[in-house]
Amino acid sequence: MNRNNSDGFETLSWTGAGDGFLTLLDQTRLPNEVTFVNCDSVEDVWQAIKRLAVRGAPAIGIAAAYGVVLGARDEKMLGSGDSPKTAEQGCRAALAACDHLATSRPTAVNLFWALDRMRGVIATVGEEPSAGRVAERLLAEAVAIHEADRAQCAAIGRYGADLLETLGPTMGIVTHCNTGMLATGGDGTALAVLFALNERGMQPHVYADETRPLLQGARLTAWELMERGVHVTLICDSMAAPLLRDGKAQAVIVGADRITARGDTANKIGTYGLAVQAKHHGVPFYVAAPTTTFDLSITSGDEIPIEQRAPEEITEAFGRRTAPEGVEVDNPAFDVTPAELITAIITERGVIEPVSEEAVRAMVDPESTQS
Ligand SMILES: CSC[C@@H](O)[C@@H](O)C(=O)COP(=O)(O)O
Repeated sequence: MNRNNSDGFETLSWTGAGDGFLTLLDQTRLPNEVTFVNCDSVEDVWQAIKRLAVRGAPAIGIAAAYGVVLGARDEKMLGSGDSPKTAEQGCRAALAACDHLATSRPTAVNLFWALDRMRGVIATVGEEPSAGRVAERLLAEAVAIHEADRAQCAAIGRYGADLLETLGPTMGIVTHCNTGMLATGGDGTALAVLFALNERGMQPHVYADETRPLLQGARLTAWELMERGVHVTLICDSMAAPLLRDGKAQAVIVGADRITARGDTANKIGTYGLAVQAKHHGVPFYVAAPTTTFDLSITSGDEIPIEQRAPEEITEAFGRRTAPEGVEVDNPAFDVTPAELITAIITERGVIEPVSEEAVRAMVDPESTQS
């Protein structure tokens, strides 16, 4: 397998200064090939997000931030065929890049959070001497977002491991989708907790749902856990219920794409079913996510926009058609787990338990709750 650095791989990396380019580990090719795709236009980044070459809520936000840097020098963003040269042109092009990248995927709020951060910088750089300098300033912000996410993952890992350690030394843990190094700028969210437990010698036994229909669990989570020496058993999604009934797992832990002010959580389709099963069997259900995944502007999970994806993701498999031509298909990429089913939410600032609107606001936006 190719690797681009000695301690593993970089999910996202930037080469050069403001005139550099973004490199993404192409997640559509895993686990069979570790290959990288270079992006040097806004459209390259938009396509990479759309086709899930880069995926996972925090990683989408980081990729989009770097995409805005590319935007400041992308002639397609001005609509006139001219390359941005002045700071005014660079800012205009970067703003157009923000608008375009915001249309790539609708559910993960980290995308919109990161684009808002980039818009904040664009609003302050109009006095720079050139579009090139605007790109430099935007790059500094994108790198800051990337670095902060890395630190947030590490803190989530520590808080989560402190919490799950209390479950005892024999630990079966079910997880869904992929929430690790591939989904973030660091070690992950839910998987960061499992990596931290493993490093503490707790030897968690992870049951990874394959995660229909795009198999992020089978292709990505199983691969990451094996790479890091964590004991993993791959299961099909419908295996989780009997596994929980038989007492083989003491906890379920998942990531999130958007969490509302009351704690309702959108995550990969299948998460809600897993939470219902955990509740039925008396198994704690944990969500791990950075505060950048919270959307305090909405309260109910009903308000979260859910991405619909192409029918072919369900009607085709193994390179061939697996459902009758013309069949009606419903393929939402995410579902919403109501706060009532969530035992605790693990963030980089600490653990929200029990989950309530008051507790969420106090953790995510403490200033708004201080009277
Ligand atoms: C740390 S990432 C958490 C979520 O983004 C993850 O569980 C998930 O649902 C990803 O969905 P995807 O469609 O693969 O982007």
